[in-house]
Amino acid sequence: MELSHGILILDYGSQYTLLIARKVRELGVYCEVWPCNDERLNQGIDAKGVILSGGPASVHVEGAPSLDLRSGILEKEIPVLGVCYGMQLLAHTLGGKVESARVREYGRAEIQVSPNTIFDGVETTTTVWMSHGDEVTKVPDGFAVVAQTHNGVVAAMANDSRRIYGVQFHPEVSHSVEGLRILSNFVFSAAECVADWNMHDFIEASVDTIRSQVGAAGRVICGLSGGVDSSVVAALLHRAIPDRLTCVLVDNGLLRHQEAENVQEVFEGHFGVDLRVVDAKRHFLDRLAGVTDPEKKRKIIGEVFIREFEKVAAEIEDAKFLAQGTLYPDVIESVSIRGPSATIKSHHNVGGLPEDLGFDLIEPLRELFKDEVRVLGRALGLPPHMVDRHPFPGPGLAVRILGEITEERLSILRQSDKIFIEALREENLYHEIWQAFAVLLPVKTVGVMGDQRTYEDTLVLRAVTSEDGMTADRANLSVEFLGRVSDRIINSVRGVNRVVYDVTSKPPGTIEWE
Ligand SMILES: Nc1ncnc2c1ncn2[C@@H]1O[C@H](COP(=O)(O)OP(=O)(O)OP(=O)(O)O)[C@@H](O)[C@H]1O
Ligand SMILES: O=c1[nH]c(=O)c2[nH+]cn([C@@H]3O[C@H](COP(=O)(O)O)[C@@H](O)[C@H]3O)c2[nH]1
Ligand SMILES: NC(=O)CC[C@H](N)C(=O)O
Ligand SMILES: [Mg+2]
Repeated sequence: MELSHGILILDYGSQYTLLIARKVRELGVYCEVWPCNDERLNQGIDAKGVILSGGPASVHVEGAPSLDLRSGILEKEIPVLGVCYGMQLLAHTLGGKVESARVREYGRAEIQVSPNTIFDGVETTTTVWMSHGDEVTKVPDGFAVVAQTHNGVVAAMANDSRRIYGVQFHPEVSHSVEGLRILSNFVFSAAECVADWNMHDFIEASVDTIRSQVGAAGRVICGLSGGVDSSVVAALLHRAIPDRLTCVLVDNGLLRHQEAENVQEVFEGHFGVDLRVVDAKRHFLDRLAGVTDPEKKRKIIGEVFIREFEKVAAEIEDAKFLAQGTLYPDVIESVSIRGPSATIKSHHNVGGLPEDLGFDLIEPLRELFKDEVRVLGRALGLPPHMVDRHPFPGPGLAVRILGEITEERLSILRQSDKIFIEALREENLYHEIWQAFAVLLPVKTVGVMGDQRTYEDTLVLRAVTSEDGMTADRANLSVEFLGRVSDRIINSVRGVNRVVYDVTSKPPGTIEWE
């Protein structure tokens, strides 16, 4: 599939840029994301439409990224949609005015829209998501204000004859109620794209990329956890280079009950992949002994994983590639990539990688979100039990035991987690929830059991709903259900005498506790 049939997204550093891409793909249209100053812009743009993303800068501050006019973007009459910073940039470049807003707007806002191509089918009043501190105070000549907030801020502008549009809000986030419709109007009505892209195209493109990256003789080590992402990566590699793939499951001692055994059985038994299971329990637990800081734990785990992969690679000629199931949320939370964004936590497979990484990385899912990976997994023919599993992080139980990690605490958490997940399955709740697990706190409380005083640890149950892990909400499990799980855990797991339920959403919390 080529860009000449699709949408080019220029990235000005927004947290949400890849969400725009994801929504365009959801509409069945091919798209690419380029940094806003990509050298390829020199050669002009060959796309059906261009979307300018948001970004943290202010257009009137010196050094703020500008609209790259070498691309001929404005002369070529390509339809353009500017989002937030993108709209401000269009206004600024075309002779309008952008100023610091009197009132900054973050989060939910109601806007009034006027009839226009991009608002086709949208109610006159609609809820959108805002995140800005500047505003367009004068739209350029030839433009009409086509949406406003109740205090008169320009929420959208349009020049229908040139097919140039700007929206101050973020249509790409799911909280903007008609966001997908607005993007769809731009993509199909303004840019005249055809919905002819699907995950099968993604599979073909990835297979080609993998083959050219690996070359004719290279061999690949694939970190396989049995989770959704690495299973999908393994399946893609299996298509691309079936005889030059070795999957490695590292038993880091931080896995759940019987996890390594189950993964081994599924992959060796049913898929016939070359799988090596490495017993690295001691290596991980020794390095983690006495460590309590979450970021330190994550960095240690990231490094030890790589050392284990290196040991396997040393036995295989030409194994200089490491494939991982890294997704976009792992990346955006760990490091600042295209634009300036904050480090929330170092995901072991991105921010936790050691500096002296002796591999070239193969990460075909790096720009995708979890639910897209599930669609991809189904397209690759992976069975539902694999594709619909809850995610389980690489650092495993280490980031769910707050404080020091010991064999004893691992055992307590493993037993408790097993009871919780089994109960969710028994009561048909597992698939209504995006991710569920238990967390062990280093907090002792007083209890009474069989007339005896107890003084033991607290266990947290966490269950969230989410679409892509970027935002999440507590799952509304009934108190009765939670009570049953609590009884079972306290009655059968030695060392826990109190169970609590975490009701924090993300943001402000994160899904994991560390
Ligand atoms: N125990 C492990 N052994 C080998 N590789 C691992 C292990 N745990 C994680 N990885 C690697 O790190 C990557 C990121 O882990 P992550 O948990 O995000 O993905 P996953 O386990 O494949 O899927 P899921 O999100 O469903 O758990 C994996 O895709 C895999 O390549
Ligand atoms: O492979 C991984 N390595 C990591 O270091 C890591 N940290 C968090 N997660 C998973 O990512 C999703 C979002 O988690 P947070 O809200 O806690 O950041 C949730 O699904 C988490 O389980 C990780 N996965
Ligand atoms: N989210 C954005 O794109 C913000 C744009 C600009 N920095 C503002 O605050 O208005
Ligand atoms: Mg995992």
